[in-house]
Amino acid sequence: MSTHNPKIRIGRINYTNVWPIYYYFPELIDSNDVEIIEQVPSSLNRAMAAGEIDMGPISSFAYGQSFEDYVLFPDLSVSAYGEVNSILLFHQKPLREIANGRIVLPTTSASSVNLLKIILEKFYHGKPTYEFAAPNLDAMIKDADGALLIGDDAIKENWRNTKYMVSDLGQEWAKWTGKWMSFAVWAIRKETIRQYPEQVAKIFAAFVQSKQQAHRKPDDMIKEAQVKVGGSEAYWHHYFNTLCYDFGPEQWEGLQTYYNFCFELGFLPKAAKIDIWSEKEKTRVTE
Ligand SMILES: C=C(O[C@@H]1C=C(C(=O)O)C=C[C@H]1O)C(=O)O
Repeated sequence: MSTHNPKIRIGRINYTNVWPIYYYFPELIDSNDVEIIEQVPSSLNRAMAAGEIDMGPISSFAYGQSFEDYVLFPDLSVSAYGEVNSILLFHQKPLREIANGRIVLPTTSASSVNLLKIILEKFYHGKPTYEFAAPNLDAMIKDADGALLIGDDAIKENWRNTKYMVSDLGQEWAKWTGKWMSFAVWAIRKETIRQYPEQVAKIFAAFVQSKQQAHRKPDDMIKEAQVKVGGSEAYWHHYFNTLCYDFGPEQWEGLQTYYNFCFELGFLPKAAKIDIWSEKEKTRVTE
């Protein structure tokens, strides 16, 4: 690599859901080339929009808000067809009975917040009131009908929960649409592709390789998840195998449906277009 290039600033979601994509990444890339910035999704969304990071996972909703400035890596996402296990609405009564109720949303999320709005407003024909709060279930649900949690917050509360009904938003989405849902996508600022096309290609290759290696050799990663978060070996096997880290035509179709609903319901000013990076496109963007 050229020593004149600055480090590419790469985001990392601070939830276990992204581990397969990062677990072997440090072994596959020169640490002088990259800097990893770990935050909750909503903070990464903001940092990407402000140009404080160059690439990395963001909420798919945040891509919808700034799609003209970003391109998405293929083959990398946090997606699910049905069950997710970490995007959970905890509620006091069945969904159809709370569709006009009071819902508390986590400040950490963007994709799931709008997914829940689609589910309650479009599919259950409700019009709830929404409030935002830090991700703490007891405090959130105290005076509300439902509270949404994502990532490790959702996983841990689900383990403890004995009181509330739980709906997995991935399952709800698949039930009503029959489609995939992508919660996080790997965005690159167009400016970064223009300035550092070679490094971008190298980073992409390392992420894809890390993902493949984690799929083949998940045991160390799973042991680490047990130590850091808790849970059994079987839980994490199931969790990582249920999530899908690919991003191809089936996931694009599901995500486009989500963007179309977001536009229709007024959550996005435009229905975002999914623009996929490729080695060839490098020329187009660099022109
Ligand atoms: C699958 C998940 O998806 C996450 C949900 C996000 C959102 O709602 O904005 C953003 C990034 C994803 O990592 C999860 O939280 O576990």
